[in-house]
Amino acid sequence: MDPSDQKHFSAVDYVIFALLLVGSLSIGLYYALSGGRQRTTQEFLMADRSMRCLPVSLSLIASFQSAVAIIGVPAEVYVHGTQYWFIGCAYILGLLIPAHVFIPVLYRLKLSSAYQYLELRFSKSVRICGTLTFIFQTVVYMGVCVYTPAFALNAVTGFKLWGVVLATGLVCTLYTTMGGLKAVIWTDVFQTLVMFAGQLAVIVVGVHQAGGLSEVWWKVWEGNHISGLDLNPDPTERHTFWTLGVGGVFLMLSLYGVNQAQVQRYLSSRTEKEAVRSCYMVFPSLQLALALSCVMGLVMFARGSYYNSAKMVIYFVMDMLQGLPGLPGLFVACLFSAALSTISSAFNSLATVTMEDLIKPHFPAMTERRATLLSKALAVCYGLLCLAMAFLTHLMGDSVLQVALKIFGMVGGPILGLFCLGMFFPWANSTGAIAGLGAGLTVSFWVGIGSIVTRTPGTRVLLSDCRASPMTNNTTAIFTTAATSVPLSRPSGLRRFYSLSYMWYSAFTCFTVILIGLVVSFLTGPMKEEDVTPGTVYPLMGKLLCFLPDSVRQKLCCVSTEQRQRQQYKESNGSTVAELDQFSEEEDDAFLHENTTPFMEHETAI
Ligand SMILES: CC(C)(CO)[C@@H](O)C(=O)NCCC(=O)O
Ligand code: NA
Repeated sequence: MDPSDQKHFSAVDYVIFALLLVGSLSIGLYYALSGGRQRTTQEFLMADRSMRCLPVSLSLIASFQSAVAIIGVPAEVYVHGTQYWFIGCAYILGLLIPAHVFIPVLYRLKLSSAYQYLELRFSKSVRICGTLTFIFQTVVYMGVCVYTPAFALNAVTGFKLWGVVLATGLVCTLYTTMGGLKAVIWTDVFQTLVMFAGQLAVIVVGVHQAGGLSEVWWKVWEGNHISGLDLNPDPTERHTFWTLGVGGVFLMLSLYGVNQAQVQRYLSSRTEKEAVRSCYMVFPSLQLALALSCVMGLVMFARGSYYNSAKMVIYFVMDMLQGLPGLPGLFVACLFSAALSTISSAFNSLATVTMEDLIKPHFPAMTERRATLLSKALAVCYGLLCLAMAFLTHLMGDSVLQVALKIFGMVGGPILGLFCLGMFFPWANSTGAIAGLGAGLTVSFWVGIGSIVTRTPGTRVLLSDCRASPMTNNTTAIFTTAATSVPLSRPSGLRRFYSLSYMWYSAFTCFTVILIGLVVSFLTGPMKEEDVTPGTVYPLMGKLLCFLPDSVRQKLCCVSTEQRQRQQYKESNGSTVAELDQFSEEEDDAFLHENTTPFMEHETAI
């Protein structure tokens, strides 16, 4: 065993870490042996559509809160101050819009995959393009998620890097394959609680060692680490209120509105109301997660201002927790909880879309038994693929938080654009959708790759500087590149385009898809209202322009879909059409009035 292992890890620590793995595996085993024993895809991929809002909401947070956030956000705050915290403002609209726009449309269509929507609204080929884009996004993101905790631990404790990567991948594949979505959701609950506990423990010990809360506050204030509201409108400024608070809304929409991992959880809820409620419940917990990560960065700054920025989060934590048996183990468990919960969501959602979108349509006669077996095999294959992706991440040298958020923006943004095009613009046709998606992906890779290629020389200086010091070389590269990518002089032309803040990627690519999608649709003959599948369009314009008189709205071609659906509902008493009457104002109002429990009133107030 590596001597540095022993320095940081006592027997208690190993026990705590083992408990996390055993706990997760037991939950997987429990759902493999109880209920329907995972013999149908309905159970394996959709949790029998029987989930309640509390586990779903904790699982929703876990999906995109990985070790990247646990390590990357404190590192960001330690280096740059609290500006990143303003992303919390984006959570308001970033969760209200999914709850009241995306969930109603997607839930009522009784989908099993989010991308099935694209076929209902456009065509089979749009669905396949959407699915492939999602698979690409998730596989790349998964690599970062597996790699980050393994890398960080290896840098400080001497845990073997590839051993950790393998262990994470194996445990995760095992419980995901055994227990299906139910196991994924309930392990998420358990792991989210461990994650909060670990972060809280580090903060409490850190504050204590730094000499108390007032001391921490004083040091942080003196060190100029509390950032004010930065209202600089420059879109190339990395983090400002606009990039985080407005650009962040689009990032949140791409994650909480249309990402399969989340949509699958909404769809697994027993009722639509439970799904909406779980989305509301994400708000306080996500704020808590953000606050814990930011405060941890501040505590690091207050307690360890003698650290240079290279000896980052893990080193700080391990150093601080030395001599407190159990706590290093709890923190490592916290890191792995964050990672496992994200990777398991990725496995399960990947298995779902591959099955539902790519395989099932071609083999309609496949038996349920076969399909479930195949879904499990898919989960295993993606597990192996994720190990390969971890190796790719190993070759990239960027701040992990930045890498993750860039992937969300570059690939998630165009997918968001595709759904918005379909939901809000009844004229958009299938050709427009494909052209729009292509254009969106093109500009996103153009700006994304451009930003890497034209990185300012300052970055390289720092990287080569730290290579000189053996202890810190890679750690600096991976956690603090962001610090130096601020150019010395204002770039011009294409360079200025390349330096667009990555927080704008989602919004920028989403609007590109919509714009090109609409232009191409009008050129190739816009979709006729009566050809659009009922229930796939949300009358956004009609609702936004509700202050205008009805006649004007009708002229602007905004309310006709809504009215037609209402009319259809009145003409027919059949339940299928009743389900499609999802846009009537009366029902929305009824929905609000029905929820008069104290809890919902409180939640609605946010
Ligand atoms: C997705 C957000 C922005 C939501 O707050 C946050 O969880 C985050 O910064 N995540 C980073 C990516 C990750 O943790 O894998
Ligand atoms: Na997670």
